[in-house]
Amino acid sequence: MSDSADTDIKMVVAYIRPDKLGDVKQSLAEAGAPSLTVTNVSGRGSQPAKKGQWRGEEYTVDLHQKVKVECVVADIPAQDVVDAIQAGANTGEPGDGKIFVLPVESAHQIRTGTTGPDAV
Ligand SMILES: Nc1ncnc2c1ncn2[C@@H]1O[C@H](COP(=O)(O)OP(=O)(O)OP(=O)(O)O)[C@@H](O)[C@H]1O
Repeated sequence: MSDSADTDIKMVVAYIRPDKLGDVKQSLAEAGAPSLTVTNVSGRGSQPAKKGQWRGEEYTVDLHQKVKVECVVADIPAQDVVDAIQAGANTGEPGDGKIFVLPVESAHQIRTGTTGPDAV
């Protein structure tokens, strides 16, 4: 597989609200990118910290519960994946999250030994 073909593989990583995961999965499937990995994470962006009180003591929660969605694509444009995640995850409120697009150097299917875009 040539290097130029391999550079067409992209990973789209998104940090989204946990309660938007269902919508994001559905819009990704409709965009033709149903394969994904999901991880529960905590993180911080520009979403403000939350203040709480416990036994009279005030505390600050500056890490928010988010879901990380990873989607590697070769046969559909990464921008389509970005658009699908944005459509599924957007509420318009602070804390909706972020999407990043990364180049993927190579891909390998463990069962068959296939490499390159066909392995995605
Ligand atoms: N630069 C970054 N690097 C790594 N993770 C980030 C980054 N920015 C945001 N995140 C992740 O995305 C989550 C959601 O970010 P958040 O929505 O607060 O960002 P924002 O888009 O700056 O805020 P807002 O939606 O209020 O404009 C964070 O909790 C964090 O997990």
